[in-house]
Amino acid sequence: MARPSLWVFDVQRKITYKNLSTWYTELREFRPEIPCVVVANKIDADMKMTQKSFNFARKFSLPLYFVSAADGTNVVKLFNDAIRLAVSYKQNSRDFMDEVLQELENINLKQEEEEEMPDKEQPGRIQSPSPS
Ligand SMILES: Nc1nc2c(ncn2[C@@H]2O[C@H](COP(=O)(O)OP(=O)(O)OP(=O)(O)O)[C@@H](O)[C@H]2O)c(=O)[nH]1
Repeated sequence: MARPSLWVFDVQRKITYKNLSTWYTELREFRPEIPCVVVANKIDADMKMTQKSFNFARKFSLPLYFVSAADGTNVVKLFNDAIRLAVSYKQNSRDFMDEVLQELENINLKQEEEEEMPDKEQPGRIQSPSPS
C-alpha cells in the first residue's frame, strides 16, 4: 500500500486552495507519514502564478509542482517524482496503518482469487455425473 497523496488546486480558483490546510491536517492525524505533494494546476492560464510560493506548501514543507494538465507542463515530472516517493516510502515505512491496510488488501485478493476459481470439491456441492 504505497500511494502518494496529490493535493491539486486550480491557480485560478481560490476556493480550490482554501481548505487544503484543514484537510491536510486531518489526513495527517491518520496517515502521519505517507508522501504528499502539492500541485498548482492550470498555470498555462496564468503564468504569473508560478512566481508564488503558496503558503500551504511552505507551511508543511511539501514539494510544490506548477503544472498544466492542458499543455502537459511538468505532468510527467510530477508523476515520476510522486512514484519515486511512493516506492521509497513503501520500502522504508514503519507505519502501523500500512500493515493493517496491506492485510486487508491481501484478504480482498484472496477472496477475489477464490471467486474466480471456485474449489470444485467444496462440500455439499453437487457434482454433475460424468458420462459413462
Ligand atoms: N486552462 C486549463 N484548463 C484546465 C486545465 N486542467 C483542467 N482544465 C479545465 O478545467 C475544467 C475542469 O476540469 P476537470 O477535468 O473537469 O476537473 P475537475 O477536477 O473534475 O473539475 P471540477 O469540475 O471543477 O471539480 C475543464 O474545462 C478543463 O478543460 C489546465 O491545466 N489548464
